[in-house]
Amino acid sequence: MNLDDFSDLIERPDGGVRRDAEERRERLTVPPGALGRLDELGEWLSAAQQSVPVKAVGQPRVVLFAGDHGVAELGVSGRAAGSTHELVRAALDGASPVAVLARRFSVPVRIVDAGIDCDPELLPEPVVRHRVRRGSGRIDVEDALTAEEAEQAVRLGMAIADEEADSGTDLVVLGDLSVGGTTAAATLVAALCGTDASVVTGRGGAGIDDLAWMRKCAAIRDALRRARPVLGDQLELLATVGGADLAAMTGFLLQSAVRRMPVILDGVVAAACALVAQRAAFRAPDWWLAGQVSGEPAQAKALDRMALTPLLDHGVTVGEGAGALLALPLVQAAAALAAELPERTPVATEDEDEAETTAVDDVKALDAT
Ligand SMILES: O=C(O)c1ccc[n+]([C@@H]2O[C@H](COP(=O)([O-])O)[C@@H](O)[C@H]2O)c1
Ligand SMILES: Cc1cc2nc[nH]c2cc1C
Repeated sequence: MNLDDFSDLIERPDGGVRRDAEERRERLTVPPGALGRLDELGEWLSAAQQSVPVKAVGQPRVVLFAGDHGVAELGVSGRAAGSTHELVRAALDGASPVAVLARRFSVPVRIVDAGIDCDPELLPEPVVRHRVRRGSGRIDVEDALTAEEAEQAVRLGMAIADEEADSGTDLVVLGDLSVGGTTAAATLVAALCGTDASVVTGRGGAGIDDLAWMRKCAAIRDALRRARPVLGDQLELLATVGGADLAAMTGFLLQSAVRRMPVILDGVVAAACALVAQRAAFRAPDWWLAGQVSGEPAQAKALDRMALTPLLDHGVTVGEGAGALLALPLVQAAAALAAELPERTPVATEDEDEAETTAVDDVKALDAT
């Protein structure tokens, strides 16, 4: 398997449709620019859907990839190593931010165990069914995955994307549940951007003190040394310093773009996977939105490289898809405005070619009668 093969399979959102959407926007009675970024959001969605007017986002879904990371044993996370199953449990029980928001917005949440380190009996079968391995390797000293596991994980993500697209999901909010995951994600971003560990090291999920930050920075520095020789091969990179959940998420992102299914990216893990996917298929980021600023410096770096501007910045640093889910109503609002605002009414004039008049002309026409 070579991720570069996706390059030929991923198309751009339809440029012609986008121009049609822009022209429709010009015919609305709302002044140009008065809807700010919601205009371009609606036009982007139109192009992704190949539809003017844009269709409502009616079947969105939260997809969370879950896995543990061996590197968490070093004390680089505010959570205990191997405790991802607790995050999963809280989400399933409706007791975490993403679960509360999903309930409020009536969006189903799908959790996919790619590499959680727990007894599979602890979690429901539909969640653990896809597990590639139990926890990913300690990336500062060993590979996260074997080559076979990396391929299996990517194929898992692709299969989930196909399942979603086939069942009519029209937009995915993509997040992670991954203790130690921000360390792996930061390593991928630093490796692909050629930057130093200190530039990408953040405070992660549960917030870490200065000593833990230094341990995290050192772990990323060591993992980066292991990443450099395999930079040319994205699958090998994921096996060396990624993890089962990150490889699955990368496969998910690539196949979602193949299937023309738009995705809102949540935090640094989704952003890092998106960057890996971009290296394989440069058109892929055209299918994604950045939901929000997650607070991790590596996220900002990755999004900047892909020219994606986060929709929101409210200091929500909890991860697990919650930040991106907050942006969903904004996307739905943009779609509703683009679809439902009326166009200026054409007024019959002597010259039928100029039947479409401006709002000002409408008023003049009324005055004249
Ligand atoms: O993605 C982010 O930027 C992000 C920021 C803060 C927290 N998180 C969440 O925290 C977990 C990973 O954090 P850590 O410190 O264990 O690497 C994982 O479950 C993420 O969803 C993620
Ligand atoms: C305008 C626009 C351009 C994009 N490119 C990739 N995702 C995008 C999302 C929007 C909204």
